[in-house]
Amino acid sequence: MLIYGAGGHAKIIISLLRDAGFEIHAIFDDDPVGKTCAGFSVSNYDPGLQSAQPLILAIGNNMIRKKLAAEVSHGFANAFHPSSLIAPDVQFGYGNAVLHRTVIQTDTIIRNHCIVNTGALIEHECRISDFVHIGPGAVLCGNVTIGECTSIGAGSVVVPNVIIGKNCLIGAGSVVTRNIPDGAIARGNPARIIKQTHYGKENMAVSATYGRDGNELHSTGI
Ligand SMILES: CC(=O)SCCNC(=O)CCNC(=O)[C@H](O)C(C)(C)COP(=O)(O)OP(=O)(O)OC[C@H]1O[C@@H](n2cnc3c(N)ncnc32)[C@H](O)[C@@H]1OP(=O)(O)O
Repeated sequence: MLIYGAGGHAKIIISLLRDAGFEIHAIFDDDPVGKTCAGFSVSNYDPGLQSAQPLILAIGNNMIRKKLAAEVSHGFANAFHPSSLIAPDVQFGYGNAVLHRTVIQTDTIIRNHCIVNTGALIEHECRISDFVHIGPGAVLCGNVTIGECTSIGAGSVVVPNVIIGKNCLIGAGSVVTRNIPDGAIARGNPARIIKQTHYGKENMAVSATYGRDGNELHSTGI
């Protein structure tokens, strides 16, 4: 298995892969000089290196995962921690990381390059689009839909049947009781929209803010 990213989230992915019995062949980063990650040396991405090995984007920032997914030529793998409990009919795309002690219930669909972070609970019939991050300990109740590149903050609860749009950021500890439109930043109990963003540059800034406040999970220099 190959890893792209050498920050805090990459350390968690390495722990997951070791627990799941995978061998780690290389760790890539856009700024590798002098870096090590969990005891491994870090190098620039090399499309020709171990080209048959699958790669996982170990970067917490959704926008950066999306950008890199379009650039990387290796195939992508899903990574599941052995302690995760996943109903047999849950459908996954590729490039997803399902971390320690997560629960994903029946008839849920998780598309590509999502992170289901430590201890998150995704209930029945949820629909999770590409590049989503479900934060540590977050709870999605039944039949919740999450749009592309949205982040659900740590410990948040989304009540049943709610639809959260694309490129949204839900603050840590929020309770989302109503649908949230694309590009909104919402927080609190009940969650209220505190900022409505547009796509593009502004949303990249929001994404960077999220990284700063939550956890600096990437180190790709963007
Ligand atoms: C492994 C991992 O760590 S994964 C990382 C997961 N990351 C997260 O869950 C973090 C999600 N991000 C947040 O919750 C952020 O705090 C945000 C996006 C909601 C707000 O960010 P900012 O706009 O930068 O807020 P800022 O820090 O300037 O605080 C502004 C005010 O909002 C309050 N506030 C910030 N976050 C929250 C929150 N989640 N819920 C309620 N109030 C909040 C602050 O206390 C502050 O209040 P004050 O003006 O009365 O002092």
